[in-house]
Amino acid sequence: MQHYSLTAPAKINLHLEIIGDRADGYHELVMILQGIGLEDRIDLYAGSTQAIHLHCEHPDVPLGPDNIAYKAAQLMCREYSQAYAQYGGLEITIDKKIPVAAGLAGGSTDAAAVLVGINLLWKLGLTQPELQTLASQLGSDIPFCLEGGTALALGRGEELSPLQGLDQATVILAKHRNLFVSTAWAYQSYRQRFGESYYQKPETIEVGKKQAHSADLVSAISQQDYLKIGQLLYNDLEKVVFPEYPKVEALKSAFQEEKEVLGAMMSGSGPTVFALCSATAKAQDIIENVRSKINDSTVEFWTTELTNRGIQVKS
Ligand SMILES: C[C@](O)(CO)[C@H](O)COP(=O)(O)OP(=O)(O)OC[C@H]1O[C@@H](n2ccc(N)nc2=O)[C@H](O)[C@@H]1O
Ligand SMILES: Nc1ncnc2c1ncn2[C@@H]1O[C@H](COP(=O)(O)OP(=O)(O)OP(=O)(O)O)[C@@H](O)[C@H]1O
Repeated sequence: MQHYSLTAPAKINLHLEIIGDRADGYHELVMILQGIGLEDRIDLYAGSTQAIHLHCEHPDVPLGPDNIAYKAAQLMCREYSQAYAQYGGLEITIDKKIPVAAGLAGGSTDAAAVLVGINLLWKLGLTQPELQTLASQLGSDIPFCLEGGTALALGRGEELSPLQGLDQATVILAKHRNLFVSTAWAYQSYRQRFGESYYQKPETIEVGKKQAHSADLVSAISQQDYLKIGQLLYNDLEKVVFPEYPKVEALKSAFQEEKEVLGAMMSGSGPTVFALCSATAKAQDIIENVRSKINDSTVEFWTTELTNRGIQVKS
């Protein structure tokens, strides 16, 4: 049976700024997205039946059409129905290592890997821009997940400009085990509370075609100045998630007190908090200090690194 095995990295948001609402109900964003070393593994087989089957042992991951990776496979079957008929159905296995509903684009990166894998499995020869068009129909984070690395993302998050890659830093992730934040809720709450100030933000500097104050961070990235990058981390969604979930803010503060932490921030719509540290930092010591300060046994930690790797085909 034809088979491809791929790895799919998670992302963090070094910058997430909401600059307006859009006619399609989404929000106009200026983001800087960054791939990290924590990865899911996706196995894809051309099956013998005319159906899509998805397997995953993680209890919080849906196995049917609610799974975004399943939706990616459905889209490919619709768009390339001849190849689908020729190669038969699809067996998809997800080995889930990325925390679920955590603001780390876990589902989005699985979906990106499925697009890449089916392109190979069915020998479609789709180019990266063609895959990008499919990805942006499925979700706002999926185009970035297809590319990986470091990128400025505008529009809904799908208008990407690559930035100089960052791979010389350790990242510690921390998340309360039973805490999940809905992305739709976070954006909706932001609109209700801050919508009127969208176009009145101070310190605006031109970035590409849009106005935003991420320019200093873009320049720190081009200079590979990790100290400055740590100081310039920014996320508008903290303004709605922190008041609702104060323990997420407490986690961020605990990291910020650590001498070896360059900066700490909530990723995406949360609730994961990440701490950026130098590549030589003693991550385990930082984790132990934070663990004892917050004294909450439901907090889980992961240590990883910034990476330029996107979706990779392993076999
Ligand atoms: C929070 C982030 O992860 C940061 O990278 C993304 O902005 C969200 O990316 P995503 O989960 O791929 O988002 P989608 O699946 O496209 O949308 C989920 C929900 O988030 C809201 N949403 C998302 C992106 C955007 N630019 N504006 C929005 O308002 C919408 O309510 C949408 O219903
Ligand atoms: N392949 C998948 N992996 C994980 N969750 C999935 C997947 N497909 C669908 N889901 C569902 O989507 C919800 C969001 O999960 P996901 O891990 O993608 O969130 P996220 O990391 O916050 O996403 P983002 O950062 O893109 O907003 C979960 O509650 C889960 O039930």
